Amino acid sequence: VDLAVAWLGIQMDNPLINASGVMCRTVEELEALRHSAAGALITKSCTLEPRKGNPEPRYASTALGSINSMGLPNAGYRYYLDYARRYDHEHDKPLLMSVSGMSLEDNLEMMAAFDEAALPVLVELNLSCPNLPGKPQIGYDFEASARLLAEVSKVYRRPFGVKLPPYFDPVHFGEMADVLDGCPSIGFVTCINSIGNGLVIDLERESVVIRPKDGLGGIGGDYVLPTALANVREFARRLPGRHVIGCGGIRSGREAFMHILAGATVVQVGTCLYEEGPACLTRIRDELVCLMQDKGYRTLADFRGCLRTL
Ligand SMILES: O=C(O)c1[nH]c(=O)[nH]c(=O)c1I
Repeated sequence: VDLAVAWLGIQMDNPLINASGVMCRTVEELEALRHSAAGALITKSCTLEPRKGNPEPRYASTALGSINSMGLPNAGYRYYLDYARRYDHEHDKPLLMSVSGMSLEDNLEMMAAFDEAALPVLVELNLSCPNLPGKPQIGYDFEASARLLAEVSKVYRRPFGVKLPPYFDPVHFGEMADVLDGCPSIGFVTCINSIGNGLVIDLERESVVIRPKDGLGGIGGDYVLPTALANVREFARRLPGRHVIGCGGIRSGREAFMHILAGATVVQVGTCLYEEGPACLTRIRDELVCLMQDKGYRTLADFRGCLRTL
């Protein structure tokens, strides 16, 4: 079995990446990922200036996944750009960078800086942070998304990707696909970010489990797998020339296989990585190999996007 994937000019020896935000905020965390079984790594979404993020507790795990309202805590884009400048891109696994500016101007300033740096990284522009009090998710505003992508394409002259929120209506899949179709710079879309503004209740304490936003937070884990698979399949269908990165509900080789069957080129692991640590990437990779062997597939291309309908 061969797990190798080549896409948008990068080579990965397996299709597993951490989900942005998980185990990737500090150099120490990024180095642990670099030494893990991950086929590539992505940095925490960054803003123009460092941010402390929301008050704690701001993450909680549940039997079926997680809820988080981190509030974009990060060391500021210069920190991650510095890590990327020192990174051994030629010999090491690919590095992706997530950008999530607090305003159009901030996004343009950061993207111009990344363009200037001209590093062989892939940028994932986050259109879907659900946890900034008072700020809507750009990805749910189709005009604002189109404007942002048009402006970014002027200052960042290479292919980049976007991190999308989950959509729940075929009309919205179509509207966002039209926006992305109209932006030739988009080389990939990552589906999905957490399902925004869920509420987890602790029955014993009769209380919410995270402090920000009176307990509202992005939901990840088993809860989101069907929604993630639907978004992967619908955007892969609608954007044939672009790559889809599958994210949401992956905790074993089985869900990784499902995401690729639905059309994902590669996949990201979030909640499971947060809960289990980087060893889960070795486990998931090996489980995927076994599943492919059992099914008689040699490469990911043998089954990618081949989900049967009835
Ligand atoms: O609260 C966060 O930092 C956060 N949390 C998420 O679940 N998704 C995101 O894109 C972000 I930027």
